[in-house]
Amino acid sequence: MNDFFFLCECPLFFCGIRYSRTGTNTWTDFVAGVFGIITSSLGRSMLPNASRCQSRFPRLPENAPEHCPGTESQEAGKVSACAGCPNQQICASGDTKTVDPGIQLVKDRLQDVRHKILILSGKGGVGKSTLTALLSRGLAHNYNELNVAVLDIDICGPSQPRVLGVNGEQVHQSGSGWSPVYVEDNLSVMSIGFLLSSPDDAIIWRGPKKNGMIRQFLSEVDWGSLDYLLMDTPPGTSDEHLSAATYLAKAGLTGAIIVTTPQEVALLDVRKEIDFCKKVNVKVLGVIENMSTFLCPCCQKQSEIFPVTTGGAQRMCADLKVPFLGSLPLDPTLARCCDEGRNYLTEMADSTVVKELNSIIKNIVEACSS
Ligand SMILES: Nc1ncnc2c1ncn2[C@@H]1O[C@H](COP(=O)(O)OP(=O)(O)OP(=O)(O)O)[C@@H](O)[C@H]1O
Repeated sequence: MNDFFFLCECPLFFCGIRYSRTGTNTWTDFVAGVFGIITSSLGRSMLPNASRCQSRFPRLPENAPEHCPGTESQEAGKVSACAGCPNQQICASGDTKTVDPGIQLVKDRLQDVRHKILILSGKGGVGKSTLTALLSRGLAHNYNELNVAVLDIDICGPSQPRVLGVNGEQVHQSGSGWSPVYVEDNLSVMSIGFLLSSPDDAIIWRGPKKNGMIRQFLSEVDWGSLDYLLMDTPPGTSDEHLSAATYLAKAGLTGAIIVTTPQEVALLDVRKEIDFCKKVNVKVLGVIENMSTFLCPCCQKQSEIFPVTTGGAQRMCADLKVPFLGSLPLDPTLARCCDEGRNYLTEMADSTVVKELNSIIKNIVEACSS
């Protein structure tokens, strides 16, 4: 019965399309078109299991990249949309029944990590690395019973070793994996920056190699037991994000924090970032607006630098129904501290930036436990 409807619905449905697309229609085209559309809907509605029809078309994995040809397609793993997808090699080999063993390795390795958080931004240079470092230092300082770590998966532009003041340190490998570098007793960091012979070395890698590195970072670093793992990512939604979201899906990704400036040009890309999170099932813990105002180091007066033409991040969060975590001013002393790897939180403990930062940290802790 179902096969009967499937066989008759296809040609008739296409007759209908032909009728609606051509300008020179005859009455037979019209009748065939109407009949085709009715039969098509009737056939589908009478199927006891509508998903049977679906199974005739290529199936898409849950975290499929845009334009994924589907795991059962002849093109699987071979088209440009597959570049950088963690499943590319498996799809190209034709063995789509095998799940990437890295997913289980990541799950096992991170089972003692309570909260795994991606730090994202639509645009580059909005302060994502600065905030990753500040938040990790703040969490480790304000809650000194907690263990905090930073994983720098901004593979082509790793900046955590410098910002956290551990540039030039070496990572060591032991039987239980790579040991991260310790910034404080309860704050550690791992970055590809530690593996480069010179900080000026350029990393020019295609998607699959970046994917391999992220898999190694997620499955081979011996973090011990952690309360918070903050992952600094490159800007946008590229290979690194897709790999991280795929590998962390089974390990239990807590969510993502998105960093932006108040400018509409940055907010536009944040909307795309939020859409990316929805598509790959990553919870948005909230948005932080950085460089909201300029904090004069002489008189401490705050003034607006970036034009807030559309109401800034707070308004965007209300529109998109995502939490707004808070905002930080632009402070030249903060930029200097980050460049020199100094701890701004202890050096400027009474500053407006630290007060605002502490409120953001409180909101993040609440968002993670809700
Ligand atoms: N609130 C702030 N006050 C002063 N300077 C800041 C602030 N936030 C970030 N900066 C400075 O802005 C520059 C860019 O910041 P950062 O490297 O953190 O951006 P990013 O979004 O991680 O960039 P990329 O996308 O290239 O990785 C750095 O020099 C940093 O010190």
